Amino acid sequence: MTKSVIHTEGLTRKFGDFVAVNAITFDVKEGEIFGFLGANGAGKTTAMRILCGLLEPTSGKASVAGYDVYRQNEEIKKHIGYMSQKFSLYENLTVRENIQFFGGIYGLTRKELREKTAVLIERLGLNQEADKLVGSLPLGWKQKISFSVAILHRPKVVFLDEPTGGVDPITRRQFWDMIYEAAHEGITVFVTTHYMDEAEYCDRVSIMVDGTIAALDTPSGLKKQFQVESMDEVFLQLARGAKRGE
Ligand SMILES: Nc1ncnc2c1ncn2[C@@H]1O[C@H](COP(=O)(O)OP(=O)(O)OP(=O)(O)O)[C@@H](O)[C@H]1O
Repeated sequence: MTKSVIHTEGLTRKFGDFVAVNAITFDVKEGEIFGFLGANGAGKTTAMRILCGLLEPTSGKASVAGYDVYRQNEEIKKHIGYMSQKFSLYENLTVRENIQFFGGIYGLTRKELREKTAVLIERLGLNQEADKLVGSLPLGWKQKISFSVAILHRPKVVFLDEPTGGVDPITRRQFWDMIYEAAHEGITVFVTTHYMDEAEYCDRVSIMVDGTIAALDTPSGLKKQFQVESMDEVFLQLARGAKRGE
C-alpha cells in the first residue's frame, strides 16, 4: 500500500470561539497531486499553515512527512517546499541569485548549489535570463522559477498556494507539466486553486465548505457523485450552501 505523506484526523483550529477549521480528516499519499479547494474563507489557508508547521492546531491530529505538527514543526519545515502567489522570489535579485539564496536556506551545500543552479537554468531554458533581475521577467516565468526553487531540496511534499494566479491557460498548462514531473519523481503535491480546469488535473480533490471537508474524491468520482459534467458544477453545488466568504 502507498504510504501517507500527510495524515490528519479531526484536525481543528479555532480563533477565539470561531472554528476556522472544523475536525477535518484526510490522507494524502506519496506522489499524489492533491487539490485543496474551497470558497473564500473556507479555511484552506489556516489548514495549510498548520500542515506547514506554522500554526498550532487547537485539537485533532496531523502529521506531514511522518512528523507531528505539534511537536516536530521545525522538522516539517525542513522536509517540505512552499510556494504561494503572495510570497515567492526576491524581485531585486537575479534568477541565479534567487536560486542560490533559497537553495542555501534549504540547506544545500555550495557544490550542490552550483550544480543544481546550472541544471535548473538549463532545464528552464533560462540561459539568457539567468543574470537578469527576477522583477524584469514575466509572471509565468517567475512562477516556474518559484516552483523549481521550492522543490530544489527534493522535499517530501510541496505546498502550492494558488500558484498560477494571473497567467494565461497555456502558461498554466506548462506549469502543470512541471507539477506532473515532480509528482512522477515522488514529490507529493498539495495545491490550492480557484481554477476548476486545474482541479481536473489533480489525482484527488477535497472541497472545503465553512471549515469542514464537504467532499473528497477523484475529479471523475466527484462528478459522478454530484451527477454533473464538470468540476465547476461540483464546486458551485457545494459552495452555494456556504455561509462564510464574500
Ligand atoms: N488569525 C485569525 N484570527 C481570526 N480569524 C481568522 C484568522 N485567520 C483566519 N481567520 C478566519 O478563519 C476563516 C478561514 O480563513 P482562511 O484564510 O483559512 O480561509 P481560506 O479558505 O484560505 O480563504 P481564502 O481563499 O480567502 O484565502 C476566515 O473566516 C478568516 O476570517
